[in-house]
Amino acid sequence: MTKHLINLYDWTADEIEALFESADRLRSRPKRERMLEGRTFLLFFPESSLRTRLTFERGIRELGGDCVMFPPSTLDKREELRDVAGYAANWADGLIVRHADEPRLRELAESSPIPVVNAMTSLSHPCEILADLYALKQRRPDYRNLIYVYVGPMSNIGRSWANAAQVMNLEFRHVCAEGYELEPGEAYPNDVATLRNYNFYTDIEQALNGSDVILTDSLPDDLRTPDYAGKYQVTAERLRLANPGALLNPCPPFYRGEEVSDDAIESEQFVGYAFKRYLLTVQQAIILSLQQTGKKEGGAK
Ligand SMILES: NC(=O)NCCC[C@H](N)C(=O)O
Repeated sequence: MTKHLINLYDWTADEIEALFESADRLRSRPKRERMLEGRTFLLFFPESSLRTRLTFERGIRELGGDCVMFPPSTLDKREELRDVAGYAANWADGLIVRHADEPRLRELAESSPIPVVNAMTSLSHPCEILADLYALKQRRPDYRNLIYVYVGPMSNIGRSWANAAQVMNLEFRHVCAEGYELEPGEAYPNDVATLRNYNFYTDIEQALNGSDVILTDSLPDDLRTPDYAGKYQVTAERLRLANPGALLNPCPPFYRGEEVSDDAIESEQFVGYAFKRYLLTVQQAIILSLQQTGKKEGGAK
């Protein structure tokens, strides 16, 4: 059966650990083999996309594969997605898609004979969080026993961290103003009440106290206010409440003076740039793992 990466909750902890082993193997080979020789990937990204697109494109080419670029609107035509995928499978080996509409991406995956990778929707961003977890594992082999705090209103990044917390059994704290709790079913198909590891806080000091990994995402317009910053901006002073060695990993693009202060970014706890170093390798590992499981068996009909 063709396997896809649409949301982290479709994968098991064992599959994620196996993915990390595959990333280790890739990094241990100074000269990458041309493991994707003869394979072509269709990449659907907006013009303005930077990091994810660059790392997918370079990662595929580094392994000998080819990429063809399309804007995401290519998937918004009247043609049914199963037909788009059915034809594409004649000439392509995978679809890597950034598209706001996650249900539509899932619909594409359900009928696609070739693997589909979610390169960000408005609900989730699994590749980014897998790369961050892998980076974290390099520094903290005990990464599954740490306390994670996501500061801010829920976003695709926040939800994917909540998904990762479920799948990997991580202790996950979410802090924001009242009313910003995860909604039932928003981050996981089951009711939020059944989320094993989700705890909502309104007091940032309390949430940061004793934590190990601090996460943020850029803020929506209505929260770019002095009032929000006063209550929830991650500052160097607030970071001192976290455990010694705690790491600050704001999701790019981050904005100093909004969700994070300048002194927090300048602090030794900031690991943002370093963490993204592994994005390319982890995305290569994702593609390779899906190529192994899926294939247009017997060709398209
Ligand atoms: N590096 C990235 O791929 N950036 C993620 C941006 C997340 C942000 N919440 C967004 O939806 O634009």
